[in-house]
Amino acid sequence: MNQTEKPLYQRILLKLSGEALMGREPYGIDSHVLGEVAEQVGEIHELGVEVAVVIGGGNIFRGVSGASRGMDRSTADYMGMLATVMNGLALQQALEKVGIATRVQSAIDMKEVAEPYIRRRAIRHLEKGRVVIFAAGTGLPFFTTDTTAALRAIEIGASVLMKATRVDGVYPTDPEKDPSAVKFDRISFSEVLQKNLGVMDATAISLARDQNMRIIVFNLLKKGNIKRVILGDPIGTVVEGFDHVE
Ligand SMILES: Nc1ncnc2c1ncn2[C@@H]1O[C@H](COP(=O)(O)OP(=O)(O)OP(=O)(O)O)[C@@H](O)[C@H]1O
Ligand SMILES: O=c1ccn([C@@H]2O[C@H](COP(=O)(O)O)[C@@H](O)[C@H]2O)c(=O)[nH]1
Repeated sequence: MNQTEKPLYQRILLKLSGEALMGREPYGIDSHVLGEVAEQVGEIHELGVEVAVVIGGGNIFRGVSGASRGMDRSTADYMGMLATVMNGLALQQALEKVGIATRVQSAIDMKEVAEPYIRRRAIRHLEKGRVVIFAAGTGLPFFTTDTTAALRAIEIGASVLMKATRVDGVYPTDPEKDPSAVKFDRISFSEVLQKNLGVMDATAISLARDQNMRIIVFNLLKKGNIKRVILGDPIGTVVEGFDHVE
């Protein structure tokens, strides 16, 4: 480890967008992107950062789209949660290929493929230097993996929730639809809620606000970005509770 590289955060919850893992593929996982993500995680693991990951499922299945095609919403959501397990297992393989010890913990019991989610056990794995991948979301329909990420970050006592996605941060409008939108460097939880910004769902933001869990939204697809956030480079958008401070 380079002695001058001092991580700003000791334990983090990294939310990986399922959609970002598609890379140039129309669906599923681009193995090249997955390999690069594993390398990025390796870079911060080397700095001694304890890393827990929540992975989305949007590259495979989302409950709302199933429901819009006439499926029962709860069933569709369970399918979405199972999609996150597939992504979790793929990420586990990619991390182990670069020599990182991992454990997958699932919020839905499936003991043949993953440990059950047990908070204290997850913390113990982190202390031992294993990357813990939380799969199957909260285990409950009508939620998202962003909400799972906020919840798990709080439960394990992470110092920050790092939302790694396909865009550079939080914008006044969706930058994928409005390329002229200018990114916020910093924004409060309340403003994200008031302006109804679509980068994360309101449940996730409210939970983070209630527990004062700082969120950093940044682009996963730019090499080295995870490490840059850890070292305190001012990239992305910081979402935090400064409403009453300024
Ligand atoms: N105001 C906004 N600022 C930034 N991004 C926004 C905004 N509104 C909508 N978005 C969209 O939100 C997306 C970020 O969410 P992301 O892809 O990580 O979603 P997710 O639902 O968590 O993903 P997945 O389900 O694939 O894990 C971006 O791709 C962006 O297009
Ligand atoms: O707690 C949860 C988490 C997720 N789901 C379902 O899974 C899909 C995929 O998750 P994303 O956050 O969209 O990546 C989601 O659309 C839900 O259908 C869930 O029900 N509960």
